[in-house]
Amino acid sequence: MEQNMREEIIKYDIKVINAFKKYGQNNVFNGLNMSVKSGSIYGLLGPSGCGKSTLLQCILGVLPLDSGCINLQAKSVDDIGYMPQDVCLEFLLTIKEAFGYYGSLYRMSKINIKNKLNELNKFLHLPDLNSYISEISGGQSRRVSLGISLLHDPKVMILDEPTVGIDPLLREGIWAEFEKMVREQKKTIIITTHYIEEANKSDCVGLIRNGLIIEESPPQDILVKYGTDTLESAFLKLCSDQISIIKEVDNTIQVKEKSQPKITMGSGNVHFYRIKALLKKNVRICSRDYLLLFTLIVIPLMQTFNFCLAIGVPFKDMTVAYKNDEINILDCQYSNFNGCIFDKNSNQTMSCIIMNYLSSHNDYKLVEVQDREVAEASINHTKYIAFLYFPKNYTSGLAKYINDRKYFDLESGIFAHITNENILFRNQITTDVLQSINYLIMEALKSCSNNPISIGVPLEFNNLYGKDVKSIANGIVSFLVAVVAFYFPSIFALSIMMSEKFDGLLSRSMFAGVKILELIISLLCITTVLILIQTGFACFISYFLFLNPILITNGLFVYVLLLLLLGWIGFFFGILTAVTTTTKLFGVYVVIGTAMAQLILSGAIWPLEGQPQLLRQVSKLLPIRLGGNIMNDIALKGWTLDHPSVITGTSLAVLYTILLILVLIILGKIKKDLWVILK
Ligand SMILES: Nc1ncnc2c1ncn2[C@@H]1O[C@H](COP(=O)(O)OP(=O)(O)OP(=O)(O)O)[C@@H](O)[C@H]1O
Repeated sequence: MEQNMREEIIKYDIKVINAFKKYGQNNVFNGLNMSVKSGSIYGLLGPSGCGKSTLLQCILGVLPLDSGCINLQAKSVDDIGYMPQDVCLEFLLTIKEAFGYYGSLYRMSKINIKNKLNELNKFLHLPDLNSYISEISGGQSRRVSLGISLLHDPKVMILDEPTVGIDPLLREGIWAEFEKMVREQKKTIIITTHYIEEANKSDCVGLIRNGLIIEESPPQDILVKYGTDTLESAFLKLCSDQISIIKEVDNTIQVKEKSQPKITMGSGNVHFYRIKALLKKNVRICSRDYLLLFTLIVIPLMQTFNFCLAIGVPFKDMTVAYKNDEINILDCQYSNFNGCIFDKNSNQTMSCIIMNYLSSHNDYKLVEVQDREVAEASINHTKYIAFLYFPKNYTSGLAKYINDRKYFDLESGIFAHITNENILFRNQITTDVLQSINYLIMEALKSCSNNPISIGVPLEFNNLYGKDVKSIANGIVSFLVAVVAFYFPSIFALSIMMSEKFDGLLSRSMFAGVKILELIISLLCITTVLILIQTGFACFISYFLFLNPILITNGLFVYVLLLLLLGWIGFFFGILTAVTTTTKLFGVYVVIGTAMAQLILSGAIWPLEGQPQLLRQVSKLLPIRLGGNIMNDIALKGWTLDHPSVITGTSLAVLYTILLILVLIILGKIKKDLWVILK
């Protein structure tokens, strides 16, 4: 009765009742009870791994209990200041900027942040406020971390080992400040610590062992109760009574009832001021991460230049061996090409025309060889891409071929041995030799006043569309732009989200009220600007510097829309990869592998028409293929949004974006540790 009355008078800011929690088979709490009085310092002690951090996170509502109740007297995140065990701060911010960021999350004015920072600095002795967090020591970063937890003047402070790595003198000062806050401002503080002498200064000490708080009293009471001079010897005595404690544990009945605070990391409204703070922070971080900037800006630029300089450009300096028994090539310049080759007295050497054609049109390096067999054999050693042999009677043979084919002897024609190592080399030399012969026959017929058309094929080729397409590159450059649009945003999202998750940045921001959606919106804004910059450069280089053909129609609006959609698909894919993979490296492998597979299957390297039916159907639906193909049609065929294929493709791209968002939402509901590491 008396006990109950006392309970009613004393106010508790935190009460944990019959808490059970396990990780797999590892029981961390076995019916743990804990009471933290308002306006007091509670020192939570216990051996490493006994569950101190787990308890704090259960109190904050981050980790779910298996059963039990936790009551935390706080109306909003503003009432709580949490300092995690790890530093969890953005290394690329200065101390001042980090305080500014968290201050703006708590809606503090600039002047308020400045004043509070000065106040905290007096007892935390922070280093130069303009130093980057990456440049300060471990102990200094912990003091910054502590300062950030106290910045918004919270009512309840939950501090996980705030004084680790801090020198004894500073520790004294920090504890004095804690005591002052409790006495003068009626704050409530829970501190976990390994330093038992520190716990002496608490109003109440709780000792965790075997999943229970085995002692919870003011330090003086503990000393009296166990008849010792120090807390350390009291605890040693307590621990020697472990067997009875374990018996107690075994007898504890687990109640299935469960209730926990929901104010931190919970759902809530999206606020613009937090998006603005996140935007400012992330822009700062990105602009200082030179490696990321290099990857996001310079690499796409370089790759576009590389593509334009290296793909689809006619081959140069290919070495072609020849043996000309008709004429010494040096004498070609003195050759007479006047008159008709059908004249019996004609002394023309038409092989010169082919040789001149090849050397002048395509930068072939013509190398004369003395021995036909040696030249033919050397093709196998990739020394020459082709060997051309002109027999002694080439011109007279040609005259017979044109005039009366039944007298033509195959032995008097050109012998061409062409490498098969690269089909493109083979096609180019074959086309060039055929064109040179065609040219030669036309010239020969003209010189004999015959109608050149008489020997031509009755066929006329015309362009259906894309009359400006002159090379392979012209027809696939949109795929390159599509790759840039998809790949780099996914790398960006992956790298930022991985840091947010694995470095504990997001969870720390969430303790200050940030919602996942707010972070995603802020990152999406930065990504959109990045997509426009990256693809803007890629388009400028491809279409304006290297003059790949593009039709100026109102379809270009859809082209830009598709670039944005591809970038957003890449962005959400990067986010999904970041939250579902366990290491940055693995995430990078997934993103690179996916982009590479899409590029291979996109039809840019080899048309989809060559793929097996089933694979082709899959390839058609891959984002890079889908976007790149429509962008190609817009650029070369002038298609606009009223074309059914453009409507279907664009709708599919919108659908992919929505699908990825849905997958993230569903996964977030199923997997509790999708966005933050729960530990
Ligand atoms: N995410 C997790 N998955 C599985 N086991 C975990 C996880 N996090 C913690 N544990 C285990 O739970 C127990 C309690 O861990 P916790 O970090 O709460 O201990 P602690 O008392 O804070 O330790 P320390 O003083 O060393 O920080 C440990 O045995 C730990 O191995």
